[in-house]
Amino acid sequence: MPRNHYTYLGGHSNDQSSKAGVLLVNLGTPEAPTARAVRPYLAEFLGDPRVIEYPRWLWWLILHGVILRIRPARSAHAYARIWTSEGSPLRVGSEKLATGLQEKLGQLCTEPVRVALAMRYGTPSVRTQIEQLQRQGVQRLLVLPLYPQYSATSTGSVIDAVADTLKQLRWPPELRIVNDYHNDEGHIQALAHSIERWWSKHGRGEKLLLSFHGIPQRYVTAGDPYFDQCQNTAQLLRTHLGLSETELIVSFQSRVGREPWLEPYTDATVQRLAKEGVKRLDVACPGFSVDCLETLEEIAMQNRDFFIGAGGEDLRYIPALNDSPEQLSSLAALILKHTHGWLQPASAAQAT
Ligand SMILES: C=CC1=C(C)c2cc3[nH]c(cc4nc(cc5[nH]c(cc1n2)c(C)c5CCC(=O)O)C(CCC(=O)O)=C4C)c(C)c3C=C
Ligand SMILES: [Fe+2]
Ligand SMILES: [Fe+2]
Repeated sequence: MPRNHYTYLGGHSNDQSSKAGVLLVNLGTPEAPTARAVRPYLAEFLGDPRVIEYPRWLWWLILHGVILRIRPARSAHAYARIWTSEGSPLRVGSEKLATGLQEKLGQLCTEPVRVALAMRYGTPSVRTQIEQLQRQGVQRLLVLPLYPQYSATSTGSVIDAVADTLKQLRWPPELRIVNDYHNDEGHIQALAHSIERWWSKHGRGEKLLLSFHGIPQRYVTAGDPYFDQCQNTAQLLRTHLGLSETELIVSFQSRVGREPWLEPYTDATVQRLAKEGVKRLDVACPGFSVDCLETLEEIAMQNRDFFIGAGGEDLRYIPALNDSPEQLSSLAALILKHTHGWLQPASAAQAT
């Protein structure tokens, strides 16, 4: 598109009652659990310079010459193990979360607020969804990446996609972005309550492992705050659940490639714990707002097998917050906090 050619989508009004919109953004997922559908998804994801910080031409050769020939079939096999009749758990869960939040905000606010869901990779894209919101009259936009901890590889990349979209618009909406909510009190309480609720149903294991998605150590050395934010979330959960550093342990999963990623690795940790005599291990993944391949397959299936193979009796995966009442309340509160001045809470409207 030529530099001086901007898109005008209309929908703006010049009165004071400009509409607010919330764009939830999750990672994205393939269209089907097949190598054919996984390949373009991986090509877009792993072609993102925020995700792989490597000399471009060298990475392009490795990605197209090696990785995209091997990994799609392997990933498709993993996706097939968790695929549901409704589709990919990440997509289904994220859509339910968006619907739930739309309803919840409708109860909490008098003015209409539109909630939309975009995927960073695949569809619906950040661009389509922002354009759609603008057509619906949204002049004030809150972007909420569904990643509690900030990483340049996840949240940073969402910010890129938002910026790329806005710079094409003739009249971009007023913009706010939630960078992270790793230490948000409501979010920590939601996590603590949901873990306690799960324990009251299933009993407690001997230890609680929090497994976060890993990133290369190199990125943290370069200034990515992700590691510290994961440790902060874990420490706040220790306080809320009354657990010590040996009772609540942190590890990092999903390593790709050969360079060192954040440690300790989840697979090595569950095996170590089993060898040390832990029989019942509980695992939660607070870095994932919605259950997906990385939790349902990698933790609840693969790492469960590793744990049992190393002498453990059972590894029990505690589900993500998904569209639980705890998640809906805490995210709605977070949205209200970040849209202050934009929305009028229902109670305040009644009072006037
Ligand atoms: C190779 C680099 C990767 C980095 C860096 C990375 C960071 C990162 N990822 C998430 C969240 C998710 N990742 C998911 C899948 C997934 N991640 C990578 C690679 C990196 N992630 C790959 C190749 C895949 C695809 C599956 C596979 O082939 O193994 C998912 C699940 C998607 C789904 O469809 O269910 C999520 C969610 C975060 C939060 C993060 C940085 C902190
Ligand atoms: Fe607290
Ligand atoms: Fe990932």
